[in-house]
Amino acid sequence: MALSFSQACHDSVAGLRNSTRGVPVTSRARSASLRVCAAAAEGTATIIDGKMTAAAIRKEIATELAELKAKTSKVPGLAVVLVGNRKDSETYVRSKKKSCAEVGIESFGTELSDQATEEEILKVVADYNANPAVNGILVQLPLPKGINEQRVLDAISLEKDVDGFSPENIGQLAMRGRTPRFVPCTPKGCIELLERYNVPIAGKNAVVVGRSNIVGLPAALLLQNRDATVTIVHSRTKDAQKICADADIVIAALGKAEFMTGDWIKPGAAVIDVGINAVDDKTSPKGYKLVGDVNYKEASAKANWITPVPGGVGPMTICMLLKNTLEGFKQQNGL
Ligand SMILES: NC(=O)C1=CN([C@@H]2O[C@H](COP(=O)(O)OP(=O)(O)OC[C@H]3O[C@@H](n4cnc5c(N)ncnc54)[C@H](OP(=O)(O)O)[C@@H]3O)[C@@H](O)[C@H]2O)C=CC1
Ligand SMILES: Nc1nc(=O)c2c([nH]1)NC[C@@H]1CN(c3ccc(C(=O)N[C@@H](CCC(=O)O)C(=O)O)cc3)C=[N+]21
Ligand SMILES: [Mg+2]
Repeated sequence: MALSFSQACHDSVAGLRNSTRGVPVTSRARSASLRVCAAAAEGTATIIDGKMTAAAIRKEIATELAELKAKTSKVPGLAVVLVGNRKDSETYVRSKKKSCAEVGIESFGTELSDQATEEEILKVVADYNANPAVNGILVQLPLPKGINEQRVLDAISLEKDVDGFSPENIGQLAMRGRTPRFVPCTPKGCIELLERYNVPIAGKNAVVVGRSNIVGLPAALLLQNRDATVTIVHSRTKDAQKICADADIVIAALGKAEFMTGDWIKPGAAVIDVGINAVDDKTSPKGYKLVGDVNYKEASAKANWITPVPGGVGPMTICMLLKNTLEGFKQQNGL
């Protein structure tokens, strides 16, 4: 065990030195990583810092955007459609607007009551489809009961589908040799974290827990595209724990608080925890705290890399949305 940890530390520090694209190249991060490696010998994982990585990527986006603005006198626009008054959705939408402002994306937003009809929602989407200042459209999910989610999502024009949820887009993602217009934000953020922390993917066993259209399925496709050997585990899978315990990379997206305990994790694995679950916490002023789908304490004692919740995949999702909006702007303006 000690040997494999020290080998991993060596690899990871070498990777940082060679890295040309990521956050971890700064000397501060490098020395932080060396400190982390000292801890790893005692069985503590390198914490994959999604908050810091997202902040660094936002800088990259802001720089590119400023250059394009100087050239075209235009800025990208993102429209977010929020229906109803779910507290969590309101939080995400606020956070998206704030991030847009930070990088220089113009945000558009429409908020409808939970009584809105499907036709009203479709009208909002149609107006954004027709608005040339809007390069990306996101309809916040879930929509209120009684609304046909699929019908609303299908109304978003393919050019502006920055969530990347359309069947056309998922099809492109699944087929070899094809390039999707937009890679779905959460899975794209997971891969970006693995790559920026130099976690090897090709030839590794990767297990994705969950098969939703928005997280599990596209995450599995992205890993497969990077030559991992991918297994998808879902609620009907037999021996899910045993399958996970053989994984070099685990992406957890099942939506159950701290469900995956230490015995689900292979020593030395990379654990990407997508889950966002609110659990009661009397000691917090809000009365709740957020936890992932993985038992962080137990898993971090076995893994070599792990994402925290909060501060892991969540901030990356929003950051990838900004990136996709910039991408859409470039595509739509022939840049
Ligand atoms: N950090 C972020 O940016 C984001 C976080 N999330 C979070 O990620 C989690 C997953 O979200 P989402 O994909 O939308 O969830 P869904 O509820 O749509 O899908 C959950 C998946 O997990 C599977 N599953 C459920 N229980 C088990 C189990 N015991 N063992 C194995 N598989 C199981 C389900 O199987 P089956 O198909 O058989 O029902 C399903 O495929 C949630 O916590 C959500 O809040 C979501 C989006 C973005
Ligand atoms: N059309 C659509 N696209 C989405 O991408 C989409 C969606 N609908 N519906 C809901 C899920 C969930 N999701 C999150 C985004 C950011 C955080 C995030 O930033 N989380 C912070 C904590 C935020 C907090 O404190 O509440 C963190 O993990 O650090 C979490 C979850 C996007 N989703
Ligand atoms: Mg769902």
